[in-house]
Amino acid sequence: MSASVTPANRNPGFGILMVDDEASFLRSLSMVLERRGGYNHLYRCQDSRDALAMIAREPIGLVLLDLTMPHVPGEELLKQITEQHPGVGVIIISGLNQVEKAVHCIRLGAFDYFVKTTEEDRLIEGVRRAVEMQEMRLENQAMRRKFLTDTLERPEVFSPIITRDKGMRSVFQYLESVAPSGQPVLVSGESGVGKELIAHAIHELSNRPGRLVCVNVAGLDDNVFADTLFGHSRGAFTGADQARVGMVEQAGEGTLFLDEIGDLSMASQVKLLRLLQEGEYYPLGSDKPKRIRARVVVATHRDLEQKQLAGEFRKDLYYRLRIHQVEIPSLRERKGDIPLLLDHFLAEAATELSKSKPTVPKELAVLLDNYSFPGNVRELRALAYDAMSQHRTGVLSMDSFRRALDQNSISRDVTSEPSIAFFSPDQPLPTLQEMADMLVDEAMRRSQGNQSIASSLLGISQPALSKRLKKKADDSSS
Ligand SMILES: Nc1ncnc2c1ncn2[C@@H]1O[C@H](COP(=O)(O)OP(=O)(O)OP(=O)(O)O)[C@@H](O)[C@H]1O
Repeated sequence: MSASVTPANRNPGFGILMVDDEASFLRSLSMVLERRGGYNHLYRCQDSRDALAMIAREPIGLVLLDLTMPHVPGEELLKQITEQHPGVGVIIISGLNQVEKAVHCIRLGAFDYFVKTTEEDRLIEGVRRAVEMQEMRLENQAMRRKFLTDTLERPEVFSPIITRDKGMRSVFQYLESVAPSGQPVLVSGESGVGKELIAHAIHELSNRPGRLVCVNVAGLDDNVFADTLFGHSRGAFTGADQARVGMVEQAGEGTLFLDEIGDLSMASQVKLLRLLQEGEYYPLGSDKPKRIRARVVVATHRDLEQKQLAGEFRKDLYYRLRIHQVEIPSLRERKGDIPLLLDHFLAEAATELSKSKPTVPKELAVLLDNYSFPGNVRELRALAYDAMSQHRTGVLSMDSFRRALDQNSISRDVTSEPSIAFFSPDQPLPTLQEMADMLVDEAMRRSQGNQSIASSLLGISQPALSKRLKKKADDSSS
């Protein structure tokens, strides 16, 4: 392995061992894997008797194995590898006249085979497939280990993400498992759930030497997309007085985070697919290809599967992106996080505004617990900052929360579809009075008996609610 390859920039995370008695073939195979595949975590073995010891010593995950070798022939070595190292994948590289034997090797457990004269494209595609399978297998193993022990190896990486939710913890465990892989990660979830924070965590976990470069691709037309990502050479178009490096190059060996990927135009989707598949791109106006060294992380609040089925998102790109996928739960699916986040944002806002942290009324937790937070954590953060900007001393006023939540409930009512089937067509309708009583009961239950909050939920004043409750109590006692 070359000295410039460090644990952080190894690609793939496990080693690829090439075993062949011909030094010249080992050299040319290494070159193809490096130049065409972008792989740098390579080991060569020219004496088949040393292969098993190398597999035991080095972190080998995939072996490219010649069939015809002195000492231990390839077929024999394959048997020993599958027996002693069942987790290591093997691809057979055979001569033209050995296809039958190569097929037999597949039955013995080899992943695939290629004849030595196979054109480079097919060979690289086969190795890529094997690498992806192997990465997924290793990640599954790591996931299983983590779930069984319920541990995080690097909890400090997640410290900016305030949560005590089990689902979020599983997301963190999953991210730790996929962090060493060079494959893309698709982060999905509603707007404001913290997808960008997750992208930062993925970058930190990966230990990659380069930067994290974030690009919001929503609304970029195809030319701007290509220019932003790939850069241009001087004179590439009118006004291009200077060459400019694109975001892909700025990310170096780090992470390129493409946000709002669900809004990418069809033309730009083709460019992104080519970048991920070939690992190569051309700056505008240049005919010299460059290689991407960064890992790609993408995020979207849209349902990509749905978009793909509707023909608005390329299927091949979708499959390429979702090799590793995490869904960040919405805030209403992890309501236990609301008090924690509120406390965090109030403290943050207090520091920023040079105020002392207020006492939070108990009713506020109940009020927020009953709200659906369409804007998720971003919305809660904005509410906390707004309340703090108006706060003077002592107990935090709930007014700004009430106002914002009422406002949101109204706009939600206006825009939402009146499609929910509340009533079964074969049942008699309840009377208005019965319905009103049911609503009042539900609001009182949700507000844990707090009339001020229940009245907000019902959209009536507190005295009006109080009057209704009194009447209800009188009716039932008479
Ligand atoms: N768990 C969390 N802990 C602390 N802050 C959070 C958390 N989740 C989100 N935030 C904060 O909420 C705001 C929105 O988060 P972020 O931009 O990561 O959301 P997003 O999912 O990427 O949104 P969009 O889809 O609109 O791009 C940011 O200020 C972020 O710091």
